[in-house]
Amino acid sequence: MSSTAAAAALPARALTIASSDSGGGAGIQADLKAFARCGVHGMSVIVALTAQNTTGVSAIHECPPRFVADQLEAVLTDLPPAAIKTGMLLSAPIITTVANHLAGKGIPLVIDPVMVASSGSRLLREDAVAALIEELFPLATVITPNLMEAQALTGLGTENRAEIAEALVALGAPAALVTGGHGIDPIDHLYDGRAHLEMPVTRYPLAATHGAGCTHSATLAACLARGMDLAGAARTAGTVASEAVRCGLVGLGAGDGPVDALDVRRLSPPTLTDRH
Ligand SMILES: Nc1ncnc2c1ncn2[C@@H]1O[C@H](COP(=O)(O)OP(=O)(O)OP(=O)(O)O)[C@@H](O)[C@H]1O
Ligand SMILES: Cc1ncc(COP(=O)(O)O)c(N)n1
Repeated sequence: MSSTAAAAALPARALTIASSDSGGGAGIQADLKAFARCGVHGMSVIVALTAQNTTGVSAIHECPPRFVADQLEAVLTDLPPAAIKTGMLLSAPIITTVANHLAGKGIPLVIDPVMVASSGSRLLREDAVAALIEELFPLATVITPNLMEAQALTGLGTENRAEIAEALVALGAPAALVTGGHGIDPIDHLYDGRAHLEMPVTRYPLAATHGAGCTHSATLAACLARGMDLAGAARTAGTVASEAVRCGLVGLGAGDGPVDALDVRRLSPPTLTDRH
């Protein structure tokens, strides 16, 4: 195959800028699984490490912002991604570093404003919320908070996702998708500043939702990287996240089990032959 033909066959590239979950359920680990599920090459800029399992987060180690910048430069100069997602960003200095590197690049950007883990730990410092809104939201293609994050960001107590999504867009994000895992209505709600789109999702009553939001936002970025429009990418993200819960690993640890976008129970190592 000529090098041009080989290059044409290469997968789209997507980047996650987020934090590690040592338990493999959420964060970078969930994002890379979702990227693989969608057939894109996944890259990762890790901004913090969590000591975490299915029962909670016991410690957080922040990367120096200079090292976050080094990772961003390494990826952006050699492997420019076709889309990016951000997840747990932890601190204002990290957010500023990320914003400085993404400003003016015009790369589709999905921001999952991860604030609190489903197990209860704070994953975005209180004093970093303003930086997230002021520095990163204007660079986004879409932001994807869950219902509680959307309420915290807007100060609204309602469960009316249309009203909250409009308030999020008023905060400076071009589009907002309030996800449907919590609250009464199992609906992912997208508002792009002009039109509202309600996407019903199948909610499974399973104790394996750890990483559902990460899987959702990573899938959305992967679909944008593959050239889908925002509404199509959002629908696919809801479907992949819901399926990842259906395939979730209930009972893997003592707490809420991880979702599984790759349905690893279907997979096994290839059989070795004499030649190997
Ligand atoms: N029990 C469930 N069954 C099926 N799909 C689910 C379930 N829980 C969450 N999802 C899907 O996963 C996606 C993310 O959902 P959710 O609103 O729960 O976010 P989260 O995991 O709390 O996210 P975040 O990363 O923003 O903190 C949504 O599309 C949602 O419908
Ligand atoms: C590193 C990291 N990133 C994101 C989440 C949120 O995921 P969840 O809401 O399922 O706990 C998490 N717990 N850990």
